[in-house]
Amino acid sequence: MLKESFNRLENRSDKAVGYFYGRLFAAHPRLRALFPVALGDQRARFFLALTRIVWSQDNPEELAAYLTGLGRGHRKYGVTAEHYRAVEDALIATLRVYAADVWSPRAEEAWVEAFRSASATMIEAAERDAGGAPPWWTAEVVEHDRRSDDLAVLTLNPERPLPFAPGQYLTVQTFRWPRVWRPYSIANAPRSDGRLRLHVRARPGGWVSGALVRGTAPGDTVLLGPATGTMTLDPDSGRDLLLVAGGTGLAPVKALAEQAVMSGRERRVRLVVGARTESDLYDLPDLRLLEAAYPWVRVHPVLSDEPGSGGPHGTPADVLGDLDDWDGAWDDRDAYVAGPAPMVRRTVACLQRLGAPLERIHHDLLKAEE
Ligand SMILES: NC(=O)C1=CN([C@@H]2O[C@H](COP(=O)(O)OP(=O)(O)OC[C@H]3O[C@@H](n4cnc5c(N)ncnc54)[C@H](O)[C@@H]3O)[C@@H](O)[C@H]2O)C=CC1
Repeated sequence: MLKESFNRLENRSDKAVGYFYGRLFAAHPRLRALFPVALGDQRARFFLALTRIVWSQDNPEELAAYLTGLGRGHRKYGVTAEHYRAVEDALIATLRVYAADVWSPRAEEAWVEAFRSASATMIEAAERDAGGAPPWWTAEVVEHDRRSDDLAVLTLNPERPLPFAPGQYLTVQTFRWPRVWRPYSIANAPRSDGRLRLHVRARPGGWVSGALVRGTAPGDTVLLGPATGTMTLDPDSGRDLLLVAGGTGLAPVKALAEQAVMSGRERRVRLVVGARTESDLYDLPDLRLLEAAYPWVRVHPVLSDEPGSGGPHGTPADVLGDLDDWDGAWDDRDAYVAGPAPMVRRTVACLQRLGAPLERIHHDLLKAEE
C-alpha cells in the first residue's frame, strides 16, 4: 500500500515535494529558518530519503541502520522531536492530494504507522547520540592541497575527536553557505592525531564543493556532521579484498585500503582506480607508496577518456574479469565500490556476472547521493 501510493508521487515528485514544503512552512513558518535559502537540493534529498524508507520496509534491519544515521545527522539542523509531527502532517496532506486515486483510510493508517515508526527510530538515535556526541564538530583546515584546477585534498583537524570507521562519510558546511551541508567520504583510516582527509572535486554549480576547492585555505574553519555509512570492512573477514573507485570515489576506498594494511592481516588487496585522464589520477603517487610498502597490495589504474597512456583504457568494469595474478573464486572476496552512480551500478552488475554474491558487494550509492 505504501509503495502503491508513493508511486503516484514519484511520477510528479517535483510538484509533490514543492507542495509538501509549501504546507509545512504555511503551517509552521518558523521551520523555514532551519533550511538553506535555496531549497533545491534539500527537496531532492528529502524525496530520496522517503524513497528509501518506502522501499526498505521489507528490510527492517537495513532501514533501522539508515534511520539511525539519518536521526543522528539531523541533530546538526536543530531538529527536535516536535518537528517530526509537523512533517507528518504535511506529508499526509501531500499524499492525500497526490495519491488521491488510491488514498483510503487504510492507506493513511499505513503511512502514519510507517512514518511514526521511522521518526521514532530517528528521534531515539538522536537522543542516544546527544548523551555523548556533539551535533556537529568545528574543524580547522590544516592543509589544502590543490591537485588540479577543480580538485583539492583537504586535511582537517576537528576540535575534538570525531569517531568514524574507514569507508564512512560525513557532511560538511562552509561558512560561505550557511545551513548547506554536503556529504564527503573520509579518505583515511583513523589516525592518532585525529586528522581527517577529504577529496573534493568542485562541481559546476556546486556551492560547497566550489567553496572547499577554490575558496578555502589553511587556517579556515568548517563544520562537520557525524560520520555515517555502512560501507565498512567486515571485522571477521580475512578474504581477499577488491576495492573499486571512480574519480573521487577513491576517498572511502583508500581509507579501507589503509585499514586493511594496518590490521596486520596479509589479505590480498586489489585497488582498481578509474579516472578520466592520467592527470585525474590525482592520488597515484600515494597509492604507489602503499603498494611499495605492502607487497600484497596491487593498484590498477584504468583511464576512460585517454586511450594509450598510464593504464588500460576503459572503466573499472572493463578490467575486473582480467586482473592478472588474481586467482581464487569470486564468492570468496569482499568487494567495495565507490564513485559516480552509473559507474557503481555497472561495476556491481559486472561483479555479479563474474559470480560475486550480492552480500559480498558493498557500496553506499544511495547514501552518497543523499
Ligand atoms: N561512497 C561513494 O560512493 C562515493 C561516491 N562519490 C561520487 O563519485 C563521483 C566522483 O566524481 P568525479 O571524480 O568527477 O568522477 P568522474 O566523473 O571523473 O569519473 C571517474 C571515473 O568513473 C567512471 N565513470 C564515470 N562515469 C561513468 C559511467 N557513466 N559509466 C561507467 N563508468 C563511469 C570512469 O571510470 C571515470 O573515469 C561523484 O559523483 C561523487 O558523488 C565520491 C566519494 C564517495
